[in-house]
Amino acid sequence: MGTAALRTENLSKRYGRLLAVDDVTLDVAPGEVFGFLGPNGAGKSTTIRLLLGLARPTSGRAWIFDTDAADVAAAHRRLAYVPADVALWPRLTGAEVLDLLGRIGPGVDTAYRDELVERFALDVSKPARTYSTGNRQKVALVAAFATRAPLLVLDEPTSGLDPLMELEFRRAVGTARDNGQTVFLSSHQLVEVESVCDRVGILRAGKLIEVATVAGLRRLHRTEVAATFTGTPPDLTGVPGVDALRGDGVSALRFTLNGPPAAALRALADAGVATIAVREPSLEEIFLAYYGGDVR
Ligand SMILES: Nc1ncnc2c1ncn2[C@@H]1O[C@H](COP(=O)(O)OP(=O)(O)OP(=O)(O)O)[C@@H](O)[C@H]1O
Repeated sequence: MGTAALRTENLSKRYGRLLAVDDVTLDVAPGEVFGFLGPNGAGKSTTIRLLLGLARPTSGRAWIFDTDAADVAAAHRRLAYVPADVALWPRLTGAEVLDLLGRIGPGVDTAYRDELVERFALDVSKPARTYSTGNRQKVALVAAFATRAPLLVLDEPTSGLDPLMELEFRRAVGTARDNGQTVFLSSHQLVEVESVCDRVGILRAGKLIEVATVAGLRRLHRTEVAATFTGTPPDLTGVPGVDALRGDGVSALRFTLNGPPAAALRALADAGVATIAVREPSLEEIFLAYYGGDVR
């Protein structure tokens, strides 16, 4: 295996009695789009701050490609970062901010930057102090996507964007992927994560409790089945993998299915199934199953 674009090894950060990041070991491959999920306070931003050298780990290490994250000057030559709360220089215009960010970063594709300014409908002639939260976020995103940085680290990148701009964001992530750039993004927007990420990591109370592809996550979880029958629905009690059975008492049955479906399908076929609908859980349902309303 080659060098990971981003790597942590037993990374921990303690704030007093609180272990904000707890022994996180993670590899993100070059070219991957990785989603970092977790409820408020799970430790996503702290992990990102450790990766960026903005905070020092209590223990463990982090690397950006082959550079120790603590070597900030070297590590930041390979990355562009969009923080959750974008602060800009208030007196500079959007265009001046983009110019400045371009000059301190690892090189800019100015034609693509101009295209992104159009697509994100940014008026770059105005001073940054007049920008809304969403517009400040757009400036930072345009600056990051226009760089040639091999790694883009985006903390809650679409929290201030409207749905149209979210679509532009997804397009820009797709272009970054096509260019071979690695994208590491933290998010609460599960639909977005589902649509752009190759893999996701799920953080809970500072611990990385799952790392999987979105499809893999779904496989780990129950499938919802709804069936109707020409006659009386069968009794599927005790059929391997079948759970949470509920019927309408007439001709329909719903249940969840875990593991191989053969036994349940055989039972349905034998009972004269008329229609069958199989639904995979959404990332939101999976997410709720992990947290069950619990935050930290
Ligand atoms: N500088 C700090 N001093 C003390 N505690 C901190 C500090 N920074 C973060 N924390 C705590 O660490 C925990 C993790 O916070 P963090 O901001 O990393 O979570 P998050 O997953 O990014 O949450 P959100 O989705 O709300 O942004 C929280 O309980 C937070 O209060």
